[in-house]
Amino acid sequence: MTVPLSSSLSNLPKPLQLPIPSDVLELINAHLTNLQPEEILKWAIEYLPDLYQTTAFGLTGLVAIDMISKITSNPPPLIFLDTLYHFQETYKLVEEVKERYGQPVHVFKPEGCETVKDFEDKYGERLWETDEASYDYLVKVEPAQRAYETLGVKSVITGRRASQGGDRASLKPLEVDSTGLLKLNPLFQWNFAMVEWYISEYNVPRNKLLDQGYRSVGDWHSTVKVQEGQDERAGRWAGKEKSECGLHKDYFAMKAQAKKLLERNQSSPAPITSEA
Ligand SMILES: Nc1ncnc2c1ncn2[C@@H]1O[C@H](COP(=O)(O)OS(=O)(=O)O)[C@@H](OP(=O)(O)O)[C@H]1O
Repeated sequence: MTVPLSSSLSNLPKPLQLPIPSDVLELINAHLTNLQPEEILKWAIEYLPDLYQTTAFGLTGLVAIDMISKITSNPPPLIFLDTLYHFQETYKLVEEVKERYGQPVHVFKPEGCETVKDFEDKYGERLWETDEASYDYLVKVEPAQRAYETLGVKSVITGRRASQGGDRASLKPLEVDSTGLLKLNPLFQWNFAMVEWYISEYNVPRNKLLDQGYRSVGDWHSTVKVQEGQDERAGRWAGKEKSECGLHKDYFAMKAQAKKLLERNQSSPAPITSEA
């Protein structure tokens, strides 16, 4: 792109051309930081090329879906990575959202697997315990990359917030990941209470598990309820160092980490039950 730093943002091409030079990205982020989420979303719909929303139908993503429905009648399609290990309540919520908002939901599962049995025949049972990094790669990282390549995605809206802490503490509104994908985080400045308020104020569909003490919901095997006063993400991988599923980490590093398992699996189709 040939836009010099001194140009006003209104001179940027629509859609933006990739790659975005780092000084222009900085300028965009300085601009977006002063906007409300609805305004960030409006800007994104105007400027971001081949825009989709990737969502696990967490509260933040649901807020974005609802806000977008009030901005445009042509919302970015949704991408849902079906790990095969979501709670039934999550699968029900996907159907509810489809019915209420109507945009297409592109579902991507682990490669070559339609069911848990398919996955466990290939990789063994409880892979998340025996080889966590490969599990993350197989159920989230690889399917996401496949989704982006298959659909021609260049930009995605995510439901991450800085108040979720960990790697997200210094989250910016717009990021470029290791593959060049643009990631927009429209609610990066909101906290859990604000998101909860929006969901109840506008009667947005939500995961029924939230009524049972869950706050952040991932796979059933790595999600537990949280106690009053505990951090919103305390129920994800409880008792472990881990705080991310790998989806927002460096794609190439995640792939390299999973390589050993993938190679071993290709040379021997027998189920893997423990990490050598
Ligand atoms: N399964 C799946 N499919 C599609 N997109 C997904 C998935 N898991 C995570 N995400 C994206 O990451 C956002 C944050 O999710 P989480 O806080 O649950 O954390 S984590 O990514 O699982 O570590 C999440 O925000 P929400 O839209 O609020 O769910 C999504 O943008």
